[in-house]
Amino acid sequence: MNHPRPSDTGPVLHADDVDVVRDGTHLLRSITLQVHPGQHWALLGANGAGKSTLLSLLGAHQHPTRGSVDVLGHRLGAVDMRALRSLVGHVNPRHPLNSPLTVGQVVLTGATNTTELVPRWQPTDAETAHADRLISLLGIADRTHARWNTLSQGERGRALIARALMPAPRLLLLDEPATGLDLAAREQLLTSLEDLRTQHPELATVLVTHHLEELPTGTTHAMLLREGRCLTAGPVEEVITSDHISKCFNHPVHITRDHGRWHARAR
Ligand SMILES: Nc1ncnc2c1ncn2[C@@H]1O[C@H](COP(=O)(O)OP(=O)(O)OP(=O)(O)O)[C@@H](O)[C@H]1O
Repeated sequence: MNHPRPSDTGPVLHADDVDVVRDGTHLLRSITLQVHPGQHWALLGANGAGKSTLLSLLGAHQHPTRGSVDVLGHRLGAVDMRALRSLVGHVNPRHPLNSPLTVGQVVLTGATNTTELVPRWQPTDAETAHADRLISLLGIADRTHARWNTLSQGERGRALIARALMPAPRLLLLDEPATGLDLAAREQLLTSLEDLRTQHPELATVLVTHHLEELPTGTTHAMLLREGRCLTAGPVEEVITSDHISKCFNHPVHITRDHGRWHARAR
């Protein structure tokens, strides 16, 4: 097995004609997706459409049953998956942290790719400075010394994005980052994501959601999934239309876009 290094050229992600079958059930069928540096993809679909399954392939957590997936230029199946995972920023809102680390410490665990602080590990001055920069970028500098168990869900979400960015990944995967956030927290999170994209123009992101209102304005591309199949994919203005979204969610909706954000209401 090769020990992977991030490839500097070519697409960040390339899934080619991928099927995933588990326990005899097709979870994904014939999915093809290419993500390039600087692109910001949304994966949209109803409950059970296959979004998390696709994200788990892109984050090197699962192999496809058929077809190929290249993550940062490395083919799943021909590379050490654990090492490859460490090159990808993955934000999981169900982060399994149990100890009362501070925001600063949680973000530093991104450098070791662990949930807890590694005993006897000491961050370098450069790592500490990088963590502080990311905490500021995500707008939670005033919470640096606050403990995880005292944070609001919105603050936790932003701390986890800062944590995922510690190894300066070229790819950031966001699994429903706005779930459970109130209006203000959701808007703060989206502003943080927009700032992040402006400050790191080469970063590619893939964001999973059910809700169009949770898409940041910088979203460039979208894929709509329905029952494990791709309904349509491509530039966001071509994909997010009333017709496509109605088909995707099997319900007639009317989509509007205002100041770069999307809204859906039943027709
Ligand atoms: N190991 C498995 N074996 C069989 N079916 C599975 C397995 N894992 C997931 N599924 C099913 O695959 C389908 C797709 O699941 P997935 O979690 O990818 O959907 P999703 O679009 O992320 O849904 P949600 O929006 O509800 O999170 C679901 O019907 C789920 O029950």
